[in-house]
Amino acid sequence: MMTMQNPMTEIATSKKAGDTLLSVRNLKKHFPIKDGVLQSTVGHVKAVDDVSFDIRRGETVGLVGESGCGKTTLSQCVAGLMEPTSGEVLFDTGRGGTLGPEDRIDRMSGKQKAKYRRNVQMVFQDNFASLNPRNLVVDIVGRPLRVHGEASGGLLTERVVELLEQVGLGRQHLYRYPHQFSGGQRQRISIARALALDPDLIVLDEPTSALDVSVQAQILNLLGDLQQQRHLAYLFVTHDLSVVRHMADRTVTMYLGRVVEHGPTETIFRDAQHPYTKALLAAKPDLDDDPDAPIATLEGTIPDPARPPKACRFHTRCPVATPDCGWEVDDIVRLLESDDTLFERLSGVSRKSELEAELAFETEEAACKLWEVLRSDRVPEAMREATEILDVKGSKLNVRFRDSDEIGLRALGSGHEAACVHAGRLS
Ligand SMILES: Nc1ncnc2c1ncn2[C@@H]1O[C@H](COP(=O)(O)OP(=O)(O)OP(=O)(O)O)[C@@H](O)[C@H]1O
Repeated sequence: MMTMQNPMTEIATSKKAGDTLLSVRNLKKHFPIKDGVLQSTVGHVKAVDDVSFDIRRGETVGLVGESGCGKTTLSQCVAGLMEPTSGEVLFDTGRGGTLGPEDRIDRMSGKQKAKYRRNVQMVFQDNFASLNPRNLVVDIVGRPLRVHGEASGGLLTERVVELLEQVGLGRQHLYRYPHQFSGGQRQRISIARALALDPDLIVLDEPTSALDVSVQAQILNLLGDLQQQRHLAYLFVTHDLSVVRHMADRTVTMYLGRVVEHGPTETIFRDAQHPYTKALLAAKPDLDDDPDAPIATLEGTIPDPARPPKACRFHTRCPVATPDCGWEVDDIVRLLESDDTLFERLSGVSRKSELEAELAFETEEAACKLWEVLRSDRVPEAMREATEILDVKGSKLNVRFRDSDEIGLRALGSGHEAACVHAGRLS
């Protein structure tokens, strides 16, 4: 006998807490670099480069990393504000079942796409830029309701009042302009607008970074309360680890366009396995469980995302790098770029591959000088060990590095993964 399923039960069962709401798979966003009169493409900034992670219903995922690591680009791709270069963003619009190709946001039917747009909202750090200064609060918060034909006239005003009350504001604020509010109040207005269509996911891009500490705490508490009441999921983008620890169920660490570690927030804070995550935590020693833990220092600046380092992208700054972490010709070029005298005398680099090259200098002396530098403690020991052949012929120096494999995320149990040769061995 055929059993009929109640469509409401079907929707309810397709929206269980903990179910995957959004899935990012192998996402890349590369921005072309244009040059010359003809503005031809001379390279690409690899802002997001093969990133995968999930967000479950009702949970907060914290996305952390230094400025420029790709957090904003990734969150804009998730929110549908930017087209990825490749890869997939899947979103559960209540179709039922596990996420599949039909749930790709770039392949959704018109109706499904409209549901996705309603269900994913964004709150930005700069609320001055995101709130139209010429609009009254009633228009700003009511706009999504009007655009989606949800309410008009007196009903719309009452819905806006309800939303304002949910974020700690009220009817008295309806007919004021954004500049008449403090930064914290403006963020409450942005949150009320994001709530208007009753979304499942809000992408919060540094929502408290511009606020005073006491106001930050109020906004974080508000976001926590709203999450409980409405069963919201958050993608919380921030460079502030104390915020992540307070808010996130799971934490994703990004470095130069890649995820280097992710896992339950408590595990990440207690037992980070990637040296980059450890360095970020050490930069905030007050957050570390063990106040006596050594503070890792990071050398150098973030490399150019247009030519990220090979294998582990962090190897050029890593305090525990090994010869197998991806040393290559570009590491010598970076070294030369940081030494004016040597760099001035470099006349050319002919590469046989990313691992082998001949460096030509103007003088034999300059070639010998580089040879000495490469043998000295001015380069990391791991890089010295990774150099297989090194000879000087006149003003030319030949180098070759040992090859190393791509270092992907390694499973460490209980949803914890880290992309490091030491993962599972670092304490
Ligand atoms: N439209 C664009 N065109 C070219 N490059 C871009 C563009 N947007 C971002 N980038 C570059 O992509 C990289 C990642 O930028 P993104 O803003 O995503 O990083 P972020 O981690 O959010 O940093 P921040 O916290 O400073 O915003 C940076 O090198 C940035 O310069």
